[in-house]
Amino acid sequence: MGPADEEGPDRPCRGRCRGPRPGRGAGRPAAGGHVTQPHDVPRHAEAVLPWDVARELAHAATTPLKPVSRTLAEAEGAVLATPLVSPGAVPPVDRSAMDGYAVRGAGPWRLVGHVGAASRAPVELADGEACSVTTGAAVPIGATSVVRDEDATLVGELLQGRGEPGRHIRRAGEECRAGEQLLPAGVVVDPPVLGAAASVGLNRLTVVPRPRVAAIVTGDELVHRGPSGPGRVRDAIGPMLPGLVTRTGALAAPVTHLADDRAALVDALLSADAELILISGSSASGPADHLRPALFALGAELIVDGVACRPGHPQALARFADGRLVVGLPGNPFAALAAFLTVGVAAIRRMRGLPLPALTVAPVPGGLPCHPRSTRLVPVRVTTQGAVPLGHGGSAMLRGVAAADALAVVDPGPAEAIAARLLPLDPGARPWGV
Ligand SMILES: Nc1nc2c(c(=O)[nH]1)N[C@H]1C(S)=C(S)[C@@H](COP(=O)(O)OP(=O)(O)OC[C@H]3O[C@@H](n4cnc5c(N)ncnc54)[C@H](O)[C@@H]3O)O[C@H]1N2
Ligand code: MOO
Repeated sequence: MGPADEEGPDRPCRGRCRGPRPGRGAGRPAAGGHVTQPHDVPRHAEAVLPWDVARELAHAATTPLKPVSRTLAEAEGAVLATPLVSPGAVPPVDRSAMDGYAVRGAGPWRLVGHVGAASRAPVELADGEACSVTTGAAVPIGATSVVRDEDATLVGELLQGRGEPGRHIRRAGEECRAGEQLLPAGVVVDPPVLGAAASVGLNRLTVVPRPRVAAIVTGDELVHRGPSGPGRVRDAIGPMLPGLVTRTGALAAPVTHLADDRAALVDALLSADAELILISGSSASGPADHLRPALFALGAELIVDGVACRPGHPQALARFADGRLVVGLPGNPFAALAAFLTVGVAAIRRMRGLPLPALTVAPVPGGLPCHPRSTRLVPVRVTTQGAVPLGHGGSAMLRGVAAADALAVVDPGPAEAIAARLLPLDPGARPWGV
C-alpha cells in the first residue's frame, strides 16, 4: 500500500483552517515550543510538528523524577540516580572456586579438616597440610592452591594430586575493590543489576523511580467483550496500554473507561494520580472529541498539537501547571500505538532520567514509498536482510504491528526509502545492532 492510500495524503484545508498560527509556520514549534489555544482552532496540515521534533519536545517537556532510596525489591525497573559503588572488596576473602581440597605446598598432603561455604572460623594450613573445601569456602590461610575432587586421591588421611600454585582460587577483590564503581548513574535496574547490587552487599539503591501512568480510554461505541458490530467497536487500545506502559519502565494504573463526555473527562484529568495521563479516542476535532476543550478548560499548555506522521497525526501532548503531562492518543488503534511510541515513550523516558534512544538504521529490501510531507511509520520484521515490511499498516489495523518487531521510520521525501530507522515496538528493547 502506498503512503497515499488508506493513510491519505495531507488534505488541503477545506475552508476551516486559518492557516499556520503565528510562530508555528513550517512545522516548527513556537519559541518555547508550545501554544495554548482553544479547541475550535483546527490543526492545519502544515502546522503540525515533524516527527523528530515532536519526540524531542516530548522529551524536553518534563524533568526526571526526584531520586528516592528504595530496597532492592522495590528498585526493579527504576534507574540508578547515583553510581553503583561497592562498599567492600568482592570477594571479601580468597575463596575456593571448586569443591575439593585447599593445599599448602607440594603434595602429598595430610588432611587436617574441612571448610564449608558457611564456615566462619579462620583455618590455617601448615606446609604439607590439606583441608577439604566446598565451592565458595574461604580458602584457609597459607593455602597455595585448590585441587578439585576429581583430580585428587584420598587414602585414609593422605591426599595425593597436583597442586598448581593459585589454581582454583578466586582472589579477594578480583571482581572489585572497596569503593570501586561498577555502574554509572543512568543505568536501568534490571535483574542482573539487582543481583550485582546484592552481591556487593547493598540493601538499598538511590534511584529515579518509575513514573506512574494513568490511562483513560474514551468512546461511546466501545465494548470490552465479544466482537465489533454496528454501533459497537471492540476496545483494542485498553488492552495494549498497560503492557506498553510497563515495557517503557513506568507503572501502569488500571485503565479507566469513559463515555464521550467532556465533564467526565475533565473530572478524570483532575483526579488522575499520575505523572502522565494517556487518553485515547478524543484527539480529533469532531463533536465527540473532548480532549482539547477539556485541556483548555483546565488551563493546560499544549506542547504537541498534531504530528506530521502516518498514522498518528492527531496526537497531542499537554502539560498542567503542576507538571503532569497528558498524551492524547488517536482513536484508531495503530495510530494510538504509534503516538504512544512517539511522544509517550519520549516523555516517560525523560521522567526516568533516560535519553531518547538512538534509532538503528536498517536497509529496507524492496524499498518503501515515502510520503511527501509526513513521516511514515510502517510495521516491519527485523531480519538479517534488513527491515521487511509486513503490510496491513493502516491506522485502524493492528494485524501488521502484531506480527512486527519494529516500525520503520520513513522520513518524508519525494521518492522511495531504501533504508529506514527502526523504532522498536517493545519500548524496553535495546536498539538493534543491525
Ligand atoms: N475530519 C477529520 N476527521 C478525522 C481526522 C481528521 O484529520 N479530520 N483524522 C482521522 C484520524 S487520522 C484519526 S487517527 C482519528 C482520531 O480520532 P479520535 O482520536 O478523535 O478518535 P475517535 O474519533 O473516537 O475514533 C477514531 C476511530 O477509532 C475507533 N476507536 C476509538 N477508540 C478505540 C478503541 N479503544 N479501540 C478500537 N477502536 C477505537 C473509533 O471507533 C473510530 O473508528 O480521527 C480521524 N478523523
Ligand atoms: O492516521 Mo490517524 O493519523 O489514524 O492517526
